[in-house]
Amino acid sequence: MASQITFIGAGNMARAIFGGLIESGYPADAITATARHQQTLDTLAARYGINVTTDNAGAVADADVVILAVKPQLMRNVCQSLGEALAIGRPLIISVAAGITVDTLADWLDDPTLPIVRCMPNTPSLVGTGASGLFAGQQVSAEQRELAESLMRAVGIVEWVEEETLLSAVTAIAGSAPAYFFYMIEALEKAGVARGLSPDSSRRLAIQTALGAARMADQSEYDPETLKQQVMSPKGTTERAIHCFEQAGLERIVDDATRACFDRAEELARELQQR
Ligand SMILES: NC(=O)C1=CN([C@@H]2O[C@H](COP(=O)(O)OP(=O)(O)OC[C@H]3O[C@@H](n4cnc5c(N)ncnc54)[C@H](O)[C@@H]3O)[C@@H](O)[C@H]2O)C=CC1
Ligand SMILES: O=C(O)[C@@H]1CCC=N1
Repeated sequence: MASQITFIGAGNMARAIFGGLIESGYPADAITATARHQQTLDTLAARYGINVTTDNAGAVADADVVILAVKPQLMRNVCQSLGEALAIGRPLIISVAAGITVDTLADWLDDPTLPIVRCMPNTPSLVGTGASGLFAGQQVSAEQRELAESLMRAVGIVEWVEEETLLSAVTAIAGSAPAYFFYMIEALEKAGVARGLSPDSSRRLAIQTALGAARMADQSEYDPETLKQQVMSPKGTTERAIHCFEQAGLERIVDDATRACFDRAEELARELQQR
């Protein structure tokens, strides 16, 4: 029988995970989601066929897995209101919040013995191509590790990290990174329009090219650098474009942006712990 999963918070990330799970064949009636507003929940129940409630404590009572998916700034209050209910069923707790450490979560839940996995997922989980980092707290059993992994593997690839701070690195190159690629698609679309294409046509070409490049990088026997070289004819058009990116310092920009993302994840942890 499928594990009963409760999502506390039914926003962008929770929807991407339960939407992806349902798409992969996970039974919708084994999934419960909570939110503050009944109207949001009614829409989700109609669309996905999941169970919904505004009662967080009630929703975790019979759960095998509880996925904490509220904003980091709201997590302390949510944890403090769930502590007692979690102590009864002792489900596996998976937090997807950026930054907040296992120790901080255990502190807020007021129980150092609860099994907590931290997960840094990303929104392409919705279409089965997510990329998640997982870190297991000390109370997590081997079966619970497998359970967390199998849930996230149903919506994409999974990488375990053995040092918790590496989840901030996962945030920088996967959790936040779909936005970087959307940004690139946005920029390509605008550039296509500037070169005379219609907005629709430019968007279709940019999206399909991103999809094609990602699929090739995934499936090809060659590494990304070789695939790049295969597009770059000597003295041809691509060489000029890549030269332009290099002159503008694209690699340094990517390094700076991912460092800023990493630092923010670490900063969030400190900020929220101190409050
Ligand atoms: N959006 C993303 O791409 C990613 C988000 N995350 C993490 O996921 C978490 C959620 O982020 P998003 O889904 O983007 O935010 P969101 O704002 O879209 O969703 C949060 C949901 O929590 C609900 N909520 C707030 N207080 C609540 C309460 N007391 N009880 C029940 N529900 C409550 C809100 O109504 C909202 O629907 C964050 O901690 C974030 O760090 C992690 C990886 C990627
Ligand atoms: O921007 C954020 O804080 C969240 C965490 C990773 C992606 N979105």
